[in-house]
Amino acid sequence: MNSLAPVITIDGPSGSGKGTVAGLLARDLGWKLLDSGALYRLLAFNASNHGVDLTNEELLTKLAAHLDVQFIAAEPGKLQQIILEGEDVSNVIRTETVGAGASMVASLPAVRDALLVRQREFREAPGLIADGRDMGTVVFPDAPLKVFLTASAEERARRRYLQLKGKGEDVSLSSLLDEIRARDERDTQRAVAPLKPAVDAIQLDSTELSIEQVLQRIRSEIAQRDLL
Ligand SMILES: Nc1ncnc2c1ncn2[C@@H]1O[C@H](COP(=O)(O)OP(=O)(O)O)[C@@H](O)[C@H]1O
Ligand SMILES: Nc1ccn([C@H]2C[C@H](O)[C@@H](COP(=O)(O)OP(=O)(O)O)O2)c(=O)n1
Repeated sequence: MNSLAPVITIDGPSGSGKGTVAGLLARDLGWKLLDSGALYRLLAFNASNHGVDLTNEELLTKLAAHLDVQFIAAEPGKLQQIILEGEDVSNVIRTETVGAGASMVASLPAVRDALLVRQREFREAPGLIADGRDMGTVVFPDAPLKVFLTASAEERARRRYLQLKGKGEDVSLSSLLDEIRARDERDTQRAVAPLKPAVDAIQLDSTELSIEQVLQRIRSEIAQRDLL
């Protein structure tokens, strides 16, 4: 780990565009990428496969400490690959069911502790783009640029609907909106590392912005700092 490598954090609720924007920025800058939500998704997915209840803090913490996972950097135009216990799970962990499970295990303090060091190990030269819920508040509080990306719940549900439909999944817009609201509630109300903007975060509402416009805003924030 290089503790001096700069970090750009992108936090925000489900469907605000964090993952997309983080992936594109990491590719453009040639920086490392931490999709922290994937770690919570992997844990929920792995626990379900091993028959571990998603409220069993002790067992989940052990699983979290021993997650056998590899992140393989994206080739141009592709998403990064996520390998769990030797199997490519990049797609299967993206369902709303796994997302809801991730949000449940993420509310357990010992689980978050077990994943903290692992997340900080992603910090490497020349820099890291980290997306999640507590990247700017807890994991990388010294990050020189913190973005809090939001959008209305309706717009986020619409985006998720189009995304999942595009993958051929049979989804309903109204249940996605319900699920997004339930996840927002759990993620913002939990006692440990709740979803909230860091005091020094730039807040960006992407409801009316295209992905390119969001990227432009972030690039201009990067240009105002001595990060590259
Ligand atoms: N500003 C935007 N305008 C329109 N669609 C967007 C925007 N940002 C992201 N999307 C789309 O919304 C979906 C969810 O984005 P994603 O990056 O997965 O969000 P998050 O990581 O915050 O959950 C993706 O299909 C993505 O292409
Ligand atoms: N840093 C993080 C990242 C995710 N989580 C939890 C809370 C989220 O609802 C789930 C899933 O996160 P993920 O970023 O993959 O989900 P979305 O793509 O935003 O729908 O994990 C967290 O508590 N802390």
